[in-house]
Amino acid sequence: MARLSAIQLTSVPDVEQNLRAIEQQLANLEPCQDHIVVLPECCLFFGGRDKEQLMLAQETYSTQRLIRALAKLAHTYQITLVAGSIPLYQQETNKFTNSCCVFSPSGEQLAQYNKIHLFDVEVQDNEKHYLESRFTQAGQQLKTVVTAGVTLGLTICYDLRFPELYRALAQLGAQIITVPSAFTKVTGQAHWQTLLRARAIENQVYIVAAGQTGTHRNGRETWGHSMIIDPWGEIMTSLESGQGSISAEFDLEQLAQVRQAIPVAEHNQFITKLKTYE
Ligand SMILES: O=C(O)CNC(=O)[C@H](CS)NC(=O)CCC(=O)C(=O)O
Repeated sequence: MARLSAIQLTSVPDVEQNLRAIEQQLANLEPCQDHIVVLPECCLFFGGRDKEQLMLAQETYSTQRLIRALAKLAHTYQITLVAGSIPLYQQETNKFTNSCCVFSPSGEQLAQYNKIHLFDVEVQDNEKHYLESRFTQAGQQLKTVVTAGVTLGLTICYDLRFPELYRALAQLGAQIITVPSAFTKVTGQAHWQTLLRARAIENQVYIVAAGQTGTHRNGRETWGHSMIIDPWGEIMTSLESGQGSISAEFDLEQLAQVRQAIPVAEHNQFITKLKTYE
């Protein structure tokens, strides 16, 4: 049975430093079979100016380097690595996609999910206006990936507020939904845990949420509180603040029991067809 881990980071605008921080956390994890490890959103570059992220993405060489470095970590530590997100340049729009890349234990890239919902909102914090769409291009495709004997559904951060996406991933067979994030401290305090538990309960899936935490180079504060939640909505483990990792076991029997006892997928009268995505 698979083991699930989430790594919590205070990432900086320096790829090498972030890689070292990630490797340090991976080295601390107990080696095991079928290990799925989730990193936060923007795990290789965060807390600088948005423009710097675009510049990083524009260098073909650096994009290849980012992907190779993540693939190598998956291979070295023999894990499925759900590499939170990195910026991937898109020539047509001169923007990047905020992309979650998944690597197998043999270092092969299994999937890429581009964040669908962009964070263009007002928040009562130092930053006040978030305009992710300024340099980011929205994704348009749902992504599930089969690895370590389970089906993962991929989402990123602000996607968490859109239950339809989670429902669609569950309909596509997701048993675990990953939520790499950089939630703001203000909105995280108000909504993070409630939204995560709701998505787990209503879709009867495991949720693995890995967050950025603390104060970043540009003064931005993120909420942390990484957590792994079971299909009953129970928080199995969580990490309030600071860098570190949490782990829990995926239990297929519990998943089946919850789904059998309360068969919401069968009872649902409002299932929408997923034709546009198939
Ligand atoms: O821009 C970057 O550098 C990386 N991307 C992020 O930090 C993104 C977009 S600004 N953050 C979120 O989606 C927070 C969502 C959130 O906090 C909420 O839904 O309340």
